[in-house]
Amino acid sequence: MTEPDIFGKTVPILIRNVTLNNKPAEIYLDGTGNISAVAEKITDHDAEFIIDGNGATALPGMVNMHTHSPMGLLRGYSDDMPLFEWLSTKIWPTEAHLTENDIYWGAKLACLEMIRTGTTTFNDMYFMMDNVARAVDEAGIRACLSYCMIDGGDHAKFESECSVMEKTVAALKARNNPRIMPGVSPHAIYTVSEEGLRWCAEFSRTENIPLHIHVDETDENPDCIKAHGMRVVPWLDHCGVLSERCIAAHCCWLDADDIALFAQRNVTAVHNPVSNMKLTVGRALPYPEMKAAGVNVALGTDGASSNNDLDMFAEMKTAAILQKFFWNDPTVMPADEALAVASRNGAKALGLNAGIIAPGYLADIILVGRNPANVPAFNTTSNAVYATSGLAVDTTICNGAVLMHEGIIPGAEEILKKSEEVAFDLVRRATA
Ligand SMILES: C[C@H]1O[C@@H](n2cnc3c(N)ncnc32)[C@H](O)[C@@H]1O
Ligand SMILES: [Zn+2]
Repeated sequence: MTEPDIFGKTVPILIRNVTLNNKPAEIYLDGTGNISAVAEKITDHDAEFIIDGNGATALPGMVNMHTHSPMGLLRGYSDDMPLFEWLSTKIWPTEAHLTENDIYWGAKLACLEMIRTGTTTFNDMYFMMDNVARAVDEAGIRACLSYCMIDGGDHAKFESECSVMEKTVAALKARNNPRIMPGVSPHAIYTVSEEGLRWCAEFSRTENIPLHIHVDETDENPDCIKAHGMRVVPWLDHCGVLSERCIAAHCCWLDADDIALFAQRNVTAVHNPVSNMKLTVGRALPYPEMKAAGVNVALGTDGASSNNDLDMFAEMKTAAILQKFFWNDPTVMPADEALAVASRNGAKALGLNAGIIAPGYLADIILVGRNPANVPAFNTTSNAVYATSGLAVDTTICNGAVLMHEGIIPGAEEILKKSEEVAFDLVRRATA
């Protein structure tokens, strides 16, 4: 039985009887939010709670590096369309009706789904982000939150967007919550002007915070060459966007020169295989070439209206099998790389000491209980990547606090009920 007091507190916790990297292990969290010991047996401890894994597999919490958390409200609202038609006829007209309350409940639903499926950190791009921050704060998860700038080449809009961006970053910083990091997000080159891109790049540099942008999801190069005389990646570089703070989602259409520039500037590329296949963007992120060039590649689900879930286990498996299939080579992205792409590579891009279960790392840990899809345990990483659904996660710990145990997340029912009501009401208003 779950002790009700176990939830939400960063206190000393001993995790017993788990398998870590195919070996029996115990893990001690000393109540600071960090992992303080990993050993076969830990006897010297002051644990307030002991979690018996009953043979569960311990994994680092998943790091979802590209999503739009409130978009869960539009899950299943509009499917089976091409990207631009989907955005311009269905998504953007509905988003025009979003209220702060909608954003809050949409983000609550996303946090619930992520905790349920083993994600402990997400990198989010959306609007009215202080409402997302409130949801993140309450849920106990970790996130980098960015306001999405869209100026459409209009100078007056550019100025008002900059002001919203500054206010958002200031509000997120004022929360003083170590789990909440601010970022900046120019949406994409086709929605943000040169002055917008330049301003975001400079703001990200002076604030020293991540810059999160959509890059080459569909082939943006022909239009970019027509408008600016160069491909998308050199254009972004020309605008000052490419740096070690840059987190570029999708990156399906990068060529060898683009990849070399990403490597030189230390940009992180985020693979979004499910969304890319569903929207049929035409090409898979060139992972083999990126790996050879030393580009940091992370993983994301994209929003739950193009995925349609936030399960990073499904995403890991899809990434690994899409990469093999698209590049016609079964040795591409083996299981241990898929797990790194889904956890520590994202953590690294956000400057977090996470994604690895070892002393000194953040206590962001998940447990996958024994279930029919992880027996036999010849290789727990293989089982995690190729056989496990996120719903098989039964314990999620973030910053040393238990957010889910034995599949239980306090308050889950209310979130399901409220977010369902809010979603139907949003669509009713938007289609009235
Ligand atoms: C943050 C902004 O990005 C939009 N958005 C959601 N999914 C995608 C996608 N696959 N490509 C581009 N933009 C997207 C959201 O609908 C919102 O307008
Ligand atoms: Zn996106």
